[in-house]
Amino acid sequence: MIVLGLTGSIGMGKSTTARLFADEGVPVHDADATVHRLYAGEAAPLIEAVFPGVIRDGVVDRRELGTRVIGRPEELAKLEAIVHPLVRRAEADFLARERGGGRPLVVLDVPLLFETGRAGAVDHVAVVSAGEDEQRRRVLARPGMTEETFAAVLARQTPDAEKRARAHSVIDTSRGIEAARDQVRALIAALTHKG
Ligand SMILES: CC(C)(COP(=O)(O)OP(=O)(O)OC[C@H]1O[C@@H](n2cnc3c(N)ncnc32)[C@H](O)[C@@H]1O)[C@@H](O)C(=O)NCCC(=O)NCCS
Ligand SMILES: Nc1ncnc2c1ncn2[C@@H]1O[C@H](COP(=O)(O)OP(=O)(O)OP(=O)(O)O)[C@@H](O)[C@H]1O
Repeated sequence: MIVLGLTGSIGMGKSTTARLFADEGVPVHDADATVHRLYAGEAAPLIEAVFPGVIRDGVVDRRELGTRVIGRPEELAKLEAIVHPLVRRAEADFLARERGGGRPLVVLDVPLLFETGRAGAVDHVAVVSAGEDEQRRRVLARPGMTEETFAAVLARQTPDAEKRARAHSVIDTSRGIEAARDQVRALIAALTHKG
């Protein structure tokens, strides 16, 4: 079973591309979705203990948490120390389940694959990119996003050019969904020796 690590910087199209793999029947583990689940469950009391007042109706309020950690590296590090081990456990459980399933290929969607030093822990690294101008347009179009927040997130991420240089393959999302789908299909075929 080949484990493909799918990654990419903010707004480059990683979640959209992960769905394209799922559309092709490839099992995908989504780290962001795991974080959402954890914030409504077992991580909530752990986070409240370090960041009092961030829970609303039993669930971590991401907007509020974001104001406490984005642009504050020491605070973000405290959050990551809680969240990342739980996400890794969920990924390990996913891989253990899939290893018995006979699938040729699975995807780990990991936003911080390079930043957390895990690019060497997967068989193939695919980086999603759209170029920095398109990235900026997409991110600044999000409600509530500011130049300052964008800059603070980027400062915590390995630069896109470095990600592309270190990846085994690059998926370009700047040319629309169908062009990205073609690239995903070609990559699946290449990795599973089909087509
Ligand atoms: C700070 C939080 C609350 C903001 O939530 P929000 O819903 O507004 O944004 P979202 O999660 O969609 O992230 C937006 C962008 O920031 C990036 N980002 C998120 N966390 C981090 C981080 N720790 N380091 C660098 N970039 C990050 C994401 O990759 C994405 O590109 C949230 O990102 C969070 O809880 N982060 C810590 C957990 C984490 O590291 N998650 C990402 C990998 S699993
Ligand atoms: N192949 C594509 N063609 C056109 N638009 C795309 C493509 N992929 C993604 N987009 C658009 O880019 C934006 C960001 O995509 P997406 O949410 O998948 O990015 P992301 O990298 O997961 O973001 P983040 O890291 O911030 O969570 C969305 O508006 C999405 O519709």
